[in-house]
Amino acid sequence: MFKALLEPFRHPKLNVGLGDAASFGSPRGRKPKATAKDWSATLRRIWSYLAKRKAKLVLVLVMVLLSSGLALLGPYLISRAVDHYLERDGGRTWGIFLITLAVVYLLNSLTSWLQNIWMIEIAQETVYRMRTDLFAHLHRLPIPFFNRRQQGEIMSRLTNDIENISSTLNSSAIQIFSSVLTLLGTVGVMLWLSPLLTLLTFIVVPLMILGMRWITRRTGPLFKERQRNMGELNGFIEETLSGQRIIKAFSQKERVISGFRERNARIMLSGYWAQAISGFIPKLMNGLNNLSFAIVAGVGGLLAIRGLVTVGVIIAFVEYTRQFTRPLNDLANQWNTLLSAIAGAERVFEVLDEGAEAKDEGAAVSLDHVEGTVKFSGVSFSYDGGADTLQDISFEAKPGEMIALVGPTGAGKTTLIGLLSRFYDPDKGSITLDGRELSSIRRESLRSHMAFVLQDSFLFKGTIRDNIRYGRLDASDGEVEAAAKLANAHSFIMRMKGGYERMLSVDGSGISQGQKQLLAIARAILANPSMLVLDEATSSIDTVTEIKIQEGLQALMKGRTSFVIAHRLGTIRAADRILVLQGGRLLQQGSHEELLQEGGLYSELVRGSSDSAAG
Ligand SMILES: Nc1ncnc2c1ncn2[C@@H]1O[C@H](COP(=O)(O)OP(=O)(O)OP(=O)(O)O)[C@@H](O)[C@H]1O
Repeated sequence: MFKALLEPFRHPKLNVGLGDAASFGSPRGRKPKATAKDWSATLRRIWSYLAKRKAKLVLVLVMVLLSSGLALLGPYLISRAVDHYLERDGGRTWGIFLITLAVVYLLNSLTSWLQNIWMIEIAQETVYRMRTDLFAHLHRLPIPFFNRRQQGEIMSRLTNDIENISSTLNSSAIQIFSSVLTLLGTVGVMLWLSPLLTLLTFIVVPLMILGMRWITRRTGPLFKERQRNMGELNGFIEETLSGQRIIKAFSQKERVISGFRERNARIMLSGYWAQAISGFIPKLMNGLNNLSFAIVAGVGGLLAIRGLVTVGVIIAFVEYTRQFTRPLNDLANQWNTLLSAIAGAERVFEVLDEGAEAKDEGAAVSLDHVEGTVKFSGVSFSYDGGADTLQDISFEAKPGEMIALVGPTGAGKTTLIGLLSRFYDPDKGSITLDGRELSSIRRESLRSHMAFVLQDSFLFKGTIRDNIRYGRLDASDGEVEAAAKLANAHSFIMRMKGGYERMLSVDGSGISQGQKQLLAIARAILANPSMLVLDEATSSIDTVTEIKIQEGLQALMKGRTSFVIAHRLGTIRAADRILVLQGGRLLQQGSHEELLQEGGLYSELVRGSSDSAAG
């Protein structure tokens, strides 16, 4: 029936175990493999986090030892009571026995409780450190990493995967350890009491081990795949939520929902198979447990009749047989959680292993002051080592100059800015700032002297004041307002309910595109950088706002070396130099008049834009 239920979602590639999901390290569709080597490496890394709380861990271990020991003592005491107190001493010391047994079980509960809360403390701290490391590392990763991945997929590692590790460390890890201990202890006591009965109990062990192995070999990759599917689904959700407007505008709702259904079905299938197969473990254990129970009871009874074992030993054995299979059962139950935690940890470590943005050179310096002379000499760059995206680019920008970048779409304007900001490094040639190679300047220092006003200026959830202050966190309220006035943003802010204290929702929805730009300009003015990058807005903004933005930009650019990615040629006539790019090559450079006289692509673009304006 379940199969029938899934049928509508089945995709030709949708065979469980043959993941079609996008993955980090592996190409789409590669079968996930979990080898013992991967696992031990992952466990070692988890251990490196746990080891930071060694002292507490030792305490936990002591508690585990005590509680396991006490758990073993119970049946032994009962056996002694049956054989000794009841048979030989006629029950006179029955009261003492009862009190001893009560103390043993009470202590057992106390030590279990202590081990539990201390382990939770260690687990929460460990997960806190992992999450912080992951987040901090994400912020050190180079831009190409983010170019290749969906945000939601990355988010999933910070949330789902870490959560899986957390729940395992909270309870399963210690339970597994305690189960192993109880198991070994039980076997030891059983051997001591009666090697023959122990051997009989063990008849089922090879079957248990074989069964467990068979099952976990199948479930390991499935759990890994489920985590990956979950990550993919999160990526899809994030993408479709942020692209809501486009989805609605192009009436793609049905397609998106069916895309979601397909991914969701993949999670359902991998989750179903992982749980269904691993859910068989406890059943198998139970069945085999009952079998060994029957063997011990039957054969033990025969042995007792012949006087080879006492009744007390048989009672203890029946209890130990249960105690022996209980940790095995627990192990089997915890196995699922452990498997999904290992799968989660692997995905967390995968990101942690991603190379961070190349470290600054050892001798790299921080700059206190920047004049703003930027020089590109014979710069070439390609994104993937293939054809050059930028080819042999040379130009110079003097302090305070406005440099406009023009050219058809895909010409390489954004890439050039990416090199200037050191999101990428050139393959050939050199870029200098005030005569210093960019690579010899610390990235953070370089970027602290730059400000960006982009087409889609990002605003955070917070007040308007906080959003402007993002440019310089120690700016006073007066400085924030002065920057807003220079940017021409003050008057619209004051007209809004709440003024500077008005809360903006996520990404500034609730204010217009033009107003967003004015806030971004105010933010950049407050940052007071020596260099500016402006990506001129292409979206249609009303003329009044556009004039305001232009005035704000003029105020912002004054005295700063500015790079303007210009989409409307009318606004760059005032540029000191215009760089005309096409297909990654710098075709022309000069002032508006010089370029017009020269003819070529620039005059064609100007003619084209005035034609379209006329049209
Ligand atoms: N992350 C990337 N990985 C690979 N190729 C890229 C990447 N970003 C851009 N490109 C390619 O590099 C070329 C230049 O792109 P770039 O974004 O610099 O152009 P642009 O002039 O800014 O275009 P537009 O005016 O449309 O913004 C294009 O062919 C583009 O497809």
